[in-house]
Amino acid sequence: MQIADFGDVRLHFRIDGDPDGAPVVFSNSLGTDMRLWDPILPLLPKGLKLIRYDKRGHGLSSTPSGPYSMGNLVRDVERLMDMLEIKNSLFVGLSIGGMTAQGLAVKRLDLVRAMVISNTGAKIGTPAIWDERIAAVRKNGIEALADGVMERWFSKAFRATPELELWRNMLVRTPAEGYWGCSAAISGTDLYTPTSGLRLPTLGIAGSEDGSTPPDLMRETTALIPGSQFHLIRKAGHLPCVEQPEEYARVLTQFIHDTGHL
Ligand SMILES: O=C(O)CC1=CCC(=O)O1
Repeated sequence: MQIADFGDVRLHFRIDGDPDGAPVVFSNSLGTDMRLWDPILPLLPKGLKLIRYDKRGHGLSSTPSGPYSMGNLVRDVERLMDMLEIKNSLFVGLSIGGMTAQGLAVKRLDLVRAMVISNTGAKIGTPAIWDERIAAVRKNGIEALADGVMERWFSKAFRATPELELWRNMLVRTPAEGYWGCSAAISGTDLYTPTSGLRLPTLGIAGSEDGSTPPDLMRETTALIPGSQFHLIRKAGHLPCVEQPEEYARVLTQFIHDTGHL
């Protein structure tokens, strides 16, 4: 457990694996913390330096006053990577983390040599949808929308398992201001033009039952980057690294090898 103090925000981060290994940075989704990656980390090959962090307003990081912008989220991980002297990473971002990946690659290609954009989009939803969600969370808290979120995060089969409660707990224990602050960042983000200009090895991953960022959005976003690969994980919703960790880790491992990262 480590903390990086950048003045306006303190980020909780953690490094696993080989301290001298090839860096892989993970950025998680709205309403989750770095434990999102727990199911896949033990399945990845040795020789990787695995860097995780809780974005602002999530997990054990601090919660600055909202709203936040995508610029804030990109700047946070940029500062973390500069502090840790990590360059040429393979950056894995899921949902808002996938937007952060795109934004970071646009701004600092020296930090990202290849990226996995998972269950995300160049643009997610519409400002009207996000404004409604922000207002609802500010008025009633996260609990009031948690069941709806679970339906988008997970397939019906997974929702019938006892593990659902753990992920629901993670969501509802997210600070409300962190949640709506990051929702505002998503609302204000449209990366279609900047992402179209990116030229780096990219893998897009979608979940067949993703109710937040459906496969077609993922296909469209991945196709913005020439030469990119796309993989659809079946029997999974918005968090396929949780529902289908073996397949997620296998596809990620293949990409790590394909890109010569290991
Ligand atoms: O809550 C959702 O709908 C899922 C989600 C959208 C953006 C993100 O990071 O998570």
